[in-house]
Amino acid sequence: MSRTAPVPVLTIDGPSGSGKGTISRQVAEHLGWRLLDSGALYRAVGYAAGAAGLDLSDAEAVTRCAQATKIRFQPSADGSDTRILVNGHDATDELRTETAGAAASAIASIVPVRQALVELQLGFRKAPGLVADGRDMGTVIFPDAPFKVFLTASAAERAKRRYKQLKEKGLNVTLASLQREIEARDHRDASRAVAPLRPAPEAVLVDTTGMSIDQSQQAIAKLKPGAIVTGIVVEIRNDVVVINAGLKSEGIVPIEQFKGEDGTLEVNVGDHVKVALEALEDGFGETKLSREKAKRSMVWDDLEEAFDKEETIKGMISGKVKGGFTVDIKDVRAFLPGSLVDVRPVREPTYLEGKELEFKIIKLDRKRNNVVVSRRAVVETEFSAEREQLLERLVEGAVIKGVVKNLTDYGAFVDLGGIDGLLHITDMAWKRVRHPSEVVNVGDELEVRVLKFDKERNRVSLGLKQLGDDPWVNISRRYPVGSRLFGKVSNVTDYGCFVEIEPGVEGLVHVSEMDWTNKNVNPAKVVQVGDETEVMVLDVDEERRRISLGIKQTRSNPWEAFAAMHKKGDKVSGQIKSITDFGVFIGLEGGIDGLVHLSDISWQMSGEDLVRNFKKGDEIEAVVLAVDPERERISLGIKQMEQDPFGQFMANHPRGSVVTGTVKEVDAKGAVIDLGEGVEGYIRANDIAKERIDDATQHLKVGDKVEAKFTGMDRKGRQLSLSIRAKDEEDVQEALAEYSSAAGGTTKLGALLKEQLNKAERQTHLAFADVELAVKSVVEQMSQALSQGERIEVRGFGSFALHYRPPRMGRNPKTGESVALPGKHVPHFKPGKELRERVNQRLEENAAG
Ligand SMILES: Nc1ncnc2c1ncn2[C@@H]1O[C@H](COP(=O)(O)OP(=O)(O)OP(=O)(O)O)[C@@H](O)[C@H]1O
Ligand SMILES: Nc1ccn([C@H]2C[C@H](O)[C@@H](COP(=O)(O)O)O2)c(=O)n1
Repeated sequence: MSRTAPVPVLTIDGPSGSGKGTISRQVAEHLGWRLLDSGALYRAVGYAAGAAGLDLSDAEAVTRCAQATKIRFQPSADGSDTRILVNGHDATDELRTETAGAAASAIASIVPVRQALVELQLGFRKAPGLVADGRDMGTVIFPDAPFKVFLTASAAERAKRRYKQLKEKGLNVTLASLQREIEARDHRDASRAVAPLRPAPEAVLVDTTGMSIDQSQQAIAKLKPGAIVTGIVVEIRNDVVVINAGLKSEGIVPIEQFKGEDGTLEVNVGDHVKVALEALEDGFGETKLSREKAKRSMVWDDLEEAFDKEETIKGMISGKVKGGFTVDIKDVRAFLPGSLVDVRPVREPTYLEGKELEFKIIKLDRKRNNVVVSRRAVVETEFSAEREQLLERLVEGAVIKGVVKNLTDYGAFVDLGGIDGLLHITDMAWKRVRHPSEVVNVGDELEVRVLKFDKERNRVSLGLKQLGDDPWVNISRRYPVGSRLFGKVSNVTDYGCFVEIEPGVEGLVHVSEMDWTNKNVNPAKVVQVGDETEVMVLDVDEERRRISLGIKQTRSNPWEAFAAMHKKGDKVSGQIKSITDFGVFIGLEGGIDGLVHLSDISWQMSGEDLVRNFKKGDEIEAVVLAVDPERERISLGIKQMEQDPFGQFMANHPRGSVVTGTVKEVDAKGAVIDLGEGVEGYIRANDIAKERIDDATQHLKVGDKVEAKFTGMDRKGRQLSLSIRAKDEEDVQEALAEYSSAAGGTTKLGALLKEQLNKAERQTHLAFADVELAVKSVVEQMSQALSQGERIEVRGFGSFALHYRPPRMGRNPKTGESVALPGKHVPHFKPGKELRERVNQRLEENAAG
C-alpha cells in the first residue's frame, strides 16, 4: 500500500456492553476486513497477571507480564468463533467474564502496560482494512483512521445486555451487580490519566439504547467507507456541492459528479440525494462524500440482489475485450465471455451493441470489482418459450419478423426469436447483390418470407425479395427478342457488362456483343458503371433468369452496310491489314476486313508464292466475291480482276472433245501438253495407247503434236486430263458402229476377227498375247452382240442367237414331280447349209464303213 493510500481503519470505541464487539465483528465480516478486539488484549494481560499471582497494582510486575504474555487469536475448530490463547492456553471463556473485564480495566491504567500493547495493536492494520474495537482506538492507536465511531448505550441497557449474555452462558449474576460493575468500569476507564475512554472529536456518536443488534449494525454500516447515505443538498458552490447527510459535519462532493453527460447540473438546493461516504470528518472539518461511488454502490446493491434472487439485470454491450465483451450495467462494467453471448458462438455482436439487453449474473465479487454476466442464460430461458411460439409460425410462405444478427459474404443471419434463419444473398433482392451489406445491416429489423424450414436440421431459409413481385415473370413478353431499350450499366466485368433494364432485372451484354469490329474489346473502354446505354434484347431465358443484350446491335452493322452498297463482282480497294497462312485481309470502309484467299490471288500462279511479295499497308484492288453479313464475312479476289483463261478454254472445248496440243514436258509417268492460251493438259502413260505402256518417253517426246480426248480435270481443276487411248477407242467404236449399222443387226464374227488382227498387225512384233487379246476382244463383242439380241453368223456353218423360252411346266428328273420352270434366254445354234452337208457326208461315211 502506498503512503498516499494507507490501509483504512474503522475505529469503534465505547464503554463496556455498548455492543462494540458484536457490531465490529459484523462490520469486519461484511467488509472483509481484519478485526482487532483490543479489550481482549487487556483482558489477556489481566488474566495472565492473575494467573501468575501478581498484584494488579504492581505496575512493574504487570508491565513485565504484559511484555512477556503471548496472546494469539485463532479460529475455533468449527470456524464459528475466534479463540483467544494466552501463553498457549485457550482462555476465551475466562476472558469474557466481568471479573476479567474488571482486571483488564485495572491494568489498563498502567502506562507501560498500554505501551507494551501498542505495537501489537498497530500490527493488525493490514489490507484491505481494519475494524478496531476498544477504548482508545480512534484517539490514540489509530488517530488517522478515516472512519471513527463512538458507540454507546445507557448503563442500564448495557447491564441488561451483559446479564442476558452471561445468563446464556450459564453464569450466576445479578442485574444490579452487573450495572454497578459496568458503571464502576466506565468511571475507571474514563477517568484514568492515560488514553481515557472518550470519543475522538471527529467520531460519529451512535447511541444504541433501545436498538436491536441489526439496527445498531445498520447505524454503523451507514458510516463505514463506501456506505450510502441520503443527504440534502444545502449549497451549490462553483466547484462542490455541499450535502448534509446527518453526519458530524456537512460533506462535500465535486460538482462534476452531479453533472450529466451534456454538462448540465442535475441537482438543486434542497434535493435529496444519495452519496457514498469516502471519509468522515478528518480533523480538518471536512467530510468527503462521493456521488459517483454512491451510484456505483447502488448498482452493486442491485447486482447483489439480482445475483441472490437469480434475477436478470439490464445492460449494454459496450466493447470487445480478450475472450469476450464488456457490458455496461449503469456505472459498473461487467465481463461477458464470448461463449456466453448467445446460444451459438458469436464473433461479431454488433447487432447487439447499443441495445438494452437482459443478462444474468453468473459471478459477482464486489471487493474485486468483478461481475461476469451471461446473455446466453437469458436467451436459453427465453429460447424454449419463444421457440415454441416461433415453430408454430415457421411454415413455408409465412411472413415473419426478425433482426439481422450477423453478415457473411453469402448472406445474413436473422434472429427470428429463438431460431436464426439464413437470408441468402441471392434471396435478398431480385437484382444482383454483390454483398449482403448492400441490402441489410446488422441490427436491422426485417420482415422476411420463410422459404424453407428443415425441422430436423433446424435450418430456416428466408427470402426478402420474395415479399415483392417477381420481375422475371412474363419477362419475355415485356422484352421480346429484338426490342430496343435503354438501361443503366450496373457492373462492368472482363467478359462484358450488366445492364439493369428495370429494378431487379439485369441483362448481360457479352463482350462480343459490344462492338461490331472488335469482339474482344475491353468492356471498360465501351461503358462505365452508371452509364445509360441503349441495348437490344438478344435472348431471354425466363427459367434461368438470364437476358442477353447487345449494344452493337443498336448501332449500324458495317457488314450489312457493305452488303447494301456492294454486290458480287464490284471492285473495291483497301490496304492490307494482315497476311495469314490462308490469305490476305484487306481493310474496307466501316472498319471491317475482307479476305482474299490464297487461291484467289492468281489464275495461273500459286497464291503461296505470290503472297510473299505482299506487305502490310499495300493498297490492293480486288473484286467482291461474296458478302455474308450474318457470318460477318466478305470474300474478295484479286485474280478475278482478269478473265479466267481456263474457263475460256473450257467454254470452247467441252469435256469429251478431242483437243490438240504440243508435248511440253514428258517423263516415264506421262506428258504435259500445252494446249495454248495458258491452258495445259496431262496424258498419263497408260492413256497413251490401249496396250500397256510403262514409260511414256518411249512414245512421246517434247515438241510432238498430239491429238487426245479431254476426259476430265485434276483435283485442282486447273489441268485437263487427256487420253490418246480413249480417242483411239472412240475411233474403233465409231468404226464398229458404222459396220454394225451396215450389217443390219448381224455381227460378222470374221469381220471382227479381221479387225482385231489388223490392229495387232500394226504393232512391230505380233505376239501370242496380242492374238489372245484380239480373240478375247472378239469374244467380248460377240457376247455383247448376243446380249443385244443380235445374231452372229459363222459364214456357211450356221448362226448363233439367243432365244427366249417362256415359262412352262416341267418335271423334276429325280423325283418326277411336276415343277413350274421360269422363262429364260437360251443360246440357239442354227447349222448352215455347208455344215449340214459336211455332217451328213460324215454320217454317210460312218455308215459305210
Ligand atoms: N443494540 C445492540 N447492539 C449491540 N449489542 C447488543 C445490542 N442489544 C443487545 N446486545 C448484546 O449486548 C451484549 C454486549 O455486547 P458486546 O460484548 O458486543 O459489547 P462490548 O461493547 O463489546 O462490551 P465489552 O466492552 O465489555 O466487550 C452482547 O450479548 C450483544 O449481543
Ligand atoms: N482499547 C482498550 C480496550 C480495553 N481497555 C480496557 C478497559 C476495559 O474496561 C477493559 C476490557 O475491555 P472490553 O473487553 O470490555 O472492551 O480493557 C482499554 O483500556 N483500552
